Amino acid sequence: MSGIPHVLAVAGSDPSGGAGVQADIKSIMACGGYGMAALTALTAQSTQGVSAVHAPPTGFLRQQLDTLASDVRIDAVKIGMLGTAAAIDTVSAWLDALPERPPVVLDPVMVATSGDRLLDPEAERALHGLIARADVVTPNLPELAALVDEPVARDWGVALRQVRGLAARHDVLVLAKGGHLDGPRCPDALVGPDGPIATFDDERIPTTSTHGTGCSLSSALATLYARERDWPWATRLARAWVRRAIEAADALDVGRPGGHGPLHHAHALWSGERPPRRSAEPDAWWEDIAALRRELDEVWFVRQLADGSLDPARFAAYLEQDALYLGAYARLLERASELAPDSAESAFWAEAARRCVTEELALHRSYLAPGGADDGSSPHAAAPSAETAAYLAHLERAAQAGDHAVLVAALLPCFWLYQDLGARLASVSREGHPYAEWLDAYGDPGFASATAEAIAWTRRAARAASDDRVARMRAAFETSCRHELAFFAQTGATTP
Ligand SMILES: Nc1ncnc2c1ncn2[C@@H]1O[C@H](COP(=O)(O)OP(=O)(O)O)[C@@H](O)[C@H]1O
Ligand SMILES: Cc1ncc(COP(=O)(O)O)c(N)n1
Repeated sequence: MSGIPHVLAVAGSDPSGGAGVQADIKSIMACGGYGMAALTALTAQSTQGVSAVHAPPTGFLRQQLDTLASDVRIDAVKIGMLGTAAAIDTVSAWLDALPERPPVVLDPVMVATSGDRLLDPEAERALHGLIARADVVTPNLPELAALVDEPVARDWGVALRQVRGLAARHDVLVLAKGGHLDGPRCPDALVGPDGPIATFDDERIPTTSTHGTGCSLSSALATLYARERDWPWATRLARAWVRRAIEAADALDVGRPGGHGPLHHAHALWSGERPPRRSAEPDAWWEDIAALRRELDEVWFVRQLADGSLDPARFAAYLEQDALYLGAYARLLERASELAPDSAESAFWAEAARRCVTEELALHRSYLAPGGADDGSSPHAAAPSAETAAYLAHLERAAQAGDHAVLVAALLPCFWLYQDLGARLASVSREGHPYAEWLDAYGDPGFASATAEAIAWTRRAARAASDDRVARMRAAFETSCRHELAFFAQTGATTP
């Protein structure tokens, strides 16, 4: 599918705008889709609860669906409240009649957050027929319990077992949601018949504004799957988006105290972000350079550095080049600080530049001139190697273009690849290891948190950037990664 996905919500109306098709349309739009809705039921509802449900005849539901499908391309379907067994059977029959079935996300709505029933008890059995036609089912814990005919899971292990049973029974993916657990965590897991294919574990957000979380998540998931064609990534993006909409929810101030307020569906958009995209996630860039990272682990220099067998002269040759590199890198971090869009980010890159000089370069000096006076003089006499010069030229070009987002993406690998290597080498025995101090510096928790922050600022820039700009960020990131690899590899290729 190219362009804007057309996403159909088959669900009930919530006049308060927090759940049902109102939440679906808002979520679909915020996630980059064109939203449509066929109504299964009308509710009289507020943040305090549901006072009445009115269901139109199922023949009319079928007519809505047929009229729409005869005209509009449907790239994904989200199914929410159905209300009765007759509505479930109507939707199942419509799906079966389609010449080609689009991806289907089924949120098996049974009970509202307020505790009110939204599905006839006798319809629960009929739901199994529809589950078998879905690609992903997203029950909350009470709905899951009803579907597997067991008590509601109170711990996550039990929930995962129940979910796997449901996934195996219908050969579908099931998104287990931890919103109804007690405790400080809010885990979710996307589970197939063979077990979890993606797991998530985040802190619970302290708020009662959770009316419509399930509706919003499932619509976001359908939309993002239509764009990305990858369930684990669509889930990841949808969850991250929903979480931020929950975090910002209380600002909407909808409804009297004591109820459940809605999520802030427009929060990310109003903060200047584009709809969620895998391409704009640094974690996706990192995933996509997995082969390069494996190659880096195999570099002779890295292996000998890890086991301590590296010839000191070769280590010194590496440090000489690295000291040259770091001097220039610190100036480029300062440039990122100048270009940063606000003072918090500017302060981060300025501090990173300072630490680069005072900590990393100082460490190099201590190796190159052990016991020598740290008089600030250059620890190296060497000229830049071809590899060092090429890497720096790439970074300089990014800086000269004056595009903050592209520059930070280019600067990121020098944090991330070192931090990743440092964390993995943290388990190496330090007993008499000649390079222990070097290993410690990059395995240090302070360096890990600086790296996490550098990733977060880059992510913020990417999420706000146009597709073209994201492509330039990603290219700058990947090119820097290739230069990192060449940089590590160079010392093995030359005789010190
Ligand atoms: N307080 C919260 N903090 C963070 N995430 C939450 C919170 N409540 C629900 N979620 C998330 O919202 C989504 C919907 O979950 P849940 O509330 O279990 O479903 P439902 O709305 O269908 O009852 C899940 O991704 C869940 O982890
Ligand atoms: C029309 C309609 N559909 C679904 C829900 C479930 O909402 P929640 O996500 O809060 O469980 C609802 N309250 N109203």
